[in-house]
Amino acid sequence: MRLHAVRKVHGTGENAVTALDGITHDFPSGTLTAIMGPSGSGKSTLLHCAAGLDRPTSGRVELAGHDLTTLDEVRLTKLRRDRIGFVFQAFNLVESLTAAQNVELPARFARRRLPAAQVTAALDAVGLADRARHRPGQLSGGQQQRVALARALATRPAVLFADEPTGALDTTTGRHVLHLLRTLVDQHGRTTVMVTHDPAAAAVADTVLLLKDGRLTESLTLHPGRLAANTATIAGRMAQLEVA
Ligand SMILES: Nc1ncnc2c1ncn2[C@@H]1O[C@H](COP(=O)(O)OP(=O)(O)OP(=O)(O)O)[C@@H](O)[C@H]1O
Repeated sequence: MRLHAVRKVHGTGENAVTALDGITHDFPSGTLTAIMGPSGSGKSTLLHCAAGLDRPTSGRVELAGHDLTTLDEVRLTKLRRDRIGFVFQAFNLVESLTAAQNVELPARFARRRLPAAQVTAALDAVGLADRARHRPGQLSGGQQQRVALARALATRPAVLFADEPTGALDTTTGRHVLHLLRTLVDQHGRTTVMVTHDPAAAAVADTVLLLKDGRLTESLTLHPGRLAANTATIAGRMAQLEVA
């Protein structure tokens, strides 16, 4: 995935807000990138533009060989469905369906059938093969987010987008989910982009992009596995950004 000179202005006239002010960045395949920055710095807008949920005002977004900014709505929807996975802070599982049915749901919406083996493999990858018949209400928060991860990955997307994936979880459970996310990136080479406010969450990434006022101020390369040192570095940079 590649962003080139992406600008996004929300609203018009006096109400216009420049949320992204010329973002250029390559996201190498098989890497985990965290996006951080103060409130209002443009993180969500960047994620939405990169994932084809929102259209940039100008610039290009290339994903899996397509320029998202030139696709019509029908093709964009198909690309999102087939090549992009999403995980949000709220797990967004359907309460009346089992874990396995939740994993199958996006494919059903697309009028496709996900082979049972692929559903099982997705649940197995997140360590929940034995919970396939459980409904969300019978699962812990961390388990529900793991089902959401399995659902996002079942279609083997080119890019996985995660928006505050541990925001609704306690610290320990959140760490488990992040560890799992890291493992999935490493084992399946799944390009992943995660927005987070938490330096300890961003510490599992390969790269942290720091945003301020819609601009990319720094791209930090982290040391794999050195979570405490990475967390301290990120927290320090964030503190500098907040006062700058
Ligand atoms: N739909 C919208 N209409 C008008 N302005 C918007 C809209 N969405 C976002 N903005 C503005 O664009 C800027 C960037 O917002 P964005 O939500 O991307 O920031 P963020 O870094 O994700 O913030 P937070 O950490 O608080 O979630 C902010 O000034 C925000 O007020």
